[in-house]
Formats: sequence, C-alpha cells, structure tokens
Amino acid sequence: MSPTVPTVDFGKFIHGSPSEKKEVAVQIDDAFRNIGFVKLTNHSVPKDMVQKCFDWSKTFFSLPLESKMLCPHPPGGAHHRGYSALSTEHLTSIPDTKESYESGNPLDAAQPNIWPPADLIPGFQPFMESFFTSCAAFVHILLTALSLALDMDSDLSATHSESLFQLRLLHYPAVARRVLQRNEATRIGAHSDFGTLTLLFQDEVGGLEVESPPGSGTFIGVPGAQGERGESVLVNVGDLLARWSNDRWKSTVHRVGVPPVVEGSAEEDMCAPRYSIPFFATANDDTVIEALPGCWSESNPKKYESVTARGYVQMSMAELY
Ligand SMILES: O=C(O)CCC(=O)C(=O)O
Ligand SMILES: [Fe+2]
Repeated sequence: MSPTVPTVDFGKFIHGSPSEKKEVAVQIDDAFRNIGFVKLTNHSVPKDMVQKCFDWSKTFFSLPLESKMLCPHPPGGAHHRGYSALSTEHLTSIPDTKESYESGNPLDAAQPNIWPPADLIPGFQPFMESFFTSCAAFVHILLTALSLALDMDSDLSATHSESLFQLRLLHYPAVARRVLQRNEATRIGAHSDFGTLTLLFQDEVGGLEVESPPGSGTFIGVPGAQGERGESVLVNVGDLLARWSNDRWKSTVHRVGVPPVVEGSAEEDMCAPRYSIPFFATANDDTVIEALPGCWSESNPKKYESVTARGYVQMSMAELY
C-alpha cells in the first residue's frame, strides 16, 4: 500500500513530557522514512500570522506587473530573492503557471533581500521579516525534534544557527482545467526540494501531489487546508537532509497539478487561483554533511562522501547549469 501523509500533533513536542516529546520525534521519523512528508498540527507559527501572510501575498500579487517588476529576481541560480513573473521558471519541459516572491534572512550577506518600494505596499517588508522569524524559530524546534529522533548527543539546530532560510510566496493564477489536464501547462512541475527541511502552508484549493511510495512514479493527492489556514503545516525533507541521513529520510518528489473539483461551484472549467507559502531551510555553509548518527552501521554503510553544505550547493549548481 502507498503511504499517505500522516498527521502528527506537534503540541505534544512543544509542551509535552520527555516521553511525549520522544513519541512525537518517532512519529516524524516514521513519516520521513516512509513518505518524506508530515502534516503537523499545533506547531509554533501563530495561525493569525499565517493568515496575514496569505493576505499580504494576495495584496502583493495584485499589484500591477510594472510595480512587481521593481523588485525583480536576479537572473541565474545563486540569488533567490525578489519577484519572478509568470512562466519564467521551467522545472520540466512543460511551463509552470506561477509567479513568486522570495525573501530571506536580513542578515544573509550572500543573498540580500530585494523589497518592493515601501510606498507601493507599506507594511509588507516588516511583516515578512517577522513571519520569517516565526518560521525560522519553528524550524529550529523541528531540528531539535529530529535530533531526539536520532538520539544524537548534539542538536541539529546548531548546524542551522545562521538561519540561511528562504520564504517564498507563490501565486498560481486561475487557469482552465483542461490546460492542466492536457499537460499544456502545470502549476509546479515534479521536483524535490533542495535544502534540509521545507515548511509548506497551503490554502484550501488543493492540487499538491506527492510521489508515493517515494521513487515509484505514482502520485497521491494531498488535500488543501482543512479548517483554518495555518491550523496545520506540511513539512518535507529536502535533498540535503536525505543525503545527510544516508537516505533514512526521503526527499520526495512532489508537484502541483489539477485541484479536485468543488461540488456545486463554478469551477468545472476553471481552476481557482491558488496561493501557497513554502519556507525553505538549509544548514550553515560550513556544516559538514556526513551520515548522521543512527543513520548508518556496518550493515548499512555510508553511501555518500562527506561534503560541506556550501560544497553541496556548488556541486548541485554545476549539475544544473
Ligand atoms: O505550492 C505548493 O504547494 C508547492 C510548492 C513547492 O513545492 C515549492 O515551491 O518547492
Ligand atoms: Fe517543493
């Protein structure tokens, strides 16, 4: 049977006893081993901030194109900040129908933020900076949970102390259902994420699909937000953490395709616009990525050479370009 994305009550890690913390850590470990994705409720990112972030995202993407082009994403693959207009990114040979805006840690000297002019959208920058801080804090708690899952003596959180993370706002405009069905375009093509962990906040529209079992070529649908936005968050493993865990944890291929039809709605021909907010985490540049304790043994040897997080990025970029 194909594994589905399990739901775990993360409140039991944040507020629980040592044994409850361990129980949560084991549940996340299981999810990451089976499907590479987990849905967490009672996480630490305030729900009202998630909702506000969706509101800001809508406000930003509603600006005229000329305004959004005042904070353009630089060309090339090294500086992931600013606005990318529709269909400038092709993850596969089929064009993606999405636009995005990316920001990161204000202290990240390698990738300075590229903000829209403040008078165009007052309050946007301070909000994104505070949302970044909330998401980063949650990533650090998650890393502590993963360290407990592996019974490590040290805390993986320390390897992410610089919080070189990336906050992405995504907007998939309304599109004719048949365009997606005929594969003339996709919302986001099949890919795996690059870093260690990704948080993913979704709206109600749905359409996210995850390869299950990982590597099988078959995909299962993951429902959009049920209940209030921000009530839960999806967390998935990226390529760097899969390597670091000696593939104990799966960096699972995922994509966004045709959303389910909402009965009785006017969406039979058109797919509703969709908004999502991924938050990508990775380790400090000088972190040595070598099989973590508990992830290898004599009978399960280390599969990968050790590499720094910086070296890994360079290696992957060389493969891409
Ligand atoms: O929009 C989504 O739900 C998925 C986005 C995603 O996978 C990504 O940006 O890497
Ligand atoms: Fe992704």
